[in-house]
Amino acid sequence: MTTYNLALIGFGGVNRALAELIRDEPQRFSSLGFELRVVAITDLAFGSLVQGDGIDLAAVLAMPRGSSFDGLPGGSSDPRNEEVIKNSPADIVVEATFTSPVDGEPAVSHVRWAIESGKHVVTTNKGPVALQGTSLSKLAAGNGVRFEYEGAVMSGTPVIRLAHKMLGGLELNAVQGILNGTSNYVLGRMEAGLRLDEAIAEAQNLGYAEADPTADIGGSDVRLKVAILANELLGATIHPSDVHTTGIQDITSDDVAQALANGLRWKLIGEARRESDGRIVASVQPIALEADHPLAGISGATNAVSFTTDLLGAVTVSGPGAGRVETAYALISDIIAVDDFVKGAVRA
Ligand SMILES: NC(=O)c1ccc[n+]([C@@H]2O[C@H](COP(=O)([O-])OP(=O)(O)OC[C@H]3O[C@@H](n4cnc5c(N)ncnc54)[C@H](O)[C@@H]3O)[C@@H](O)[C@H]2O)c1
Ligand SMILES: N[C@@H](CCO)C(=O)O
Repeated sequence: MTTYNLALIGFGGVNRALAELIRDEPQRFSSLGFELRVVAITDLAFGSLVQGDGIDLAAVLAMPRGSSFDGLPGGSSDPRNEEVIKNSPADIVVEATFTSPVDGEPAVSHVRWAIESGKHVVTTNKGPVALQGTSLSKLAAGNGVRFEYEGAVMSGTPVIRLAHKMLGGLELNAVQGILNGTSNYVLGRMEAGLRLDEAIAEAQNLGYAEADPTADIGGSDVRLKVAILANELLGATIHPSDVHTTGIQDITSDDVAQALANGLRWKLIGEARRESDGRIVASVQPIALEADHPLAGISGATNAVSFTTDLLGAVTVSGPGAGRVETAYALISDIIAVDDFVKGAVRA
């Protein structure tokens, strides 16, 4: 059985959920033909920990936030990301630190250090993918390793790989969808009578929101996802700043109630479309949808994306768009892709 050594960069909601699955459900991985061993963890709150024989996950998961890895063998109170990424005995670096919608840092550097030291990278962080995806993928190919990021769009719901693998023979001309779990959850809770701030607090407790939830509410999270989908699936070369973006911050409880009374539902819609002259235009904006619109019924943290194709018309995928365990699954699907690459396998 192959064993992959993992370095977890960021030990927040998503990477902790992955660590819990590795601790509690080893059979899930052995049935896939490999086992996972965590040999390094870094986090701003805890510092860094490197133990080549495998970290005792039950012990570190039991450590309260505010405690430090300092004092443990291989532990330090500093995150020491660069040293850990470059020098730990990891095969796969699992990047799940904060997303920066501005320059993608420090995650871009984390990914680059990993690739340049011959390690595969799996990440749920949208920043490096939206802002440096093409150059990092090229760097990975040149170094003979994989850079996988299924969780950057729609959490664990397969979108990027599914479109590449299953829609490959089609011409894709547009993608449109609900691509942020927090804002969709918040709009639904406002329909139920909560204030915007109360609904955001609930989404934070449920692990849906970004560390700074203005990214969810102001639309910059969806802007990154639209740029990723446009570049990956429509062959565009757009920067997130090319995506005209309006969030839901100005939608009031009255707007929501008024819309409901008129049979409409406010949704934050991200879209990228190929124009007849070949240009890709992309936007993020709140739209009050008619109740019979296919996206009007997408509720809670569920997301949906509709691909406009030449031979099939609209093909729509929906599923969880946020959540700790749901996003940890995206990392598992990326690790499966790494395993396929390492073994030269094509999984059915
Ligand atoms: N939670 C979700 O539903 C979800 C879904 C898809 C994608 N994502 C993305 O996955 C990533 C992780 O999400 P999360 O929910 O676990 O976030 P989180 O805020 O719970 O955890 C992030 C962790 O990273 C640590 N961190 C931040 N900067 C660091 C640095 N420079 N070095 C070391 N540690 C650092 C923080 O201390 C924190 O513990 C984010 O980029 C997020 O956008 C999250
Ligand atoms: N904060 C994001 C996480 C998934 O990218 C959301 O709510 O959709």
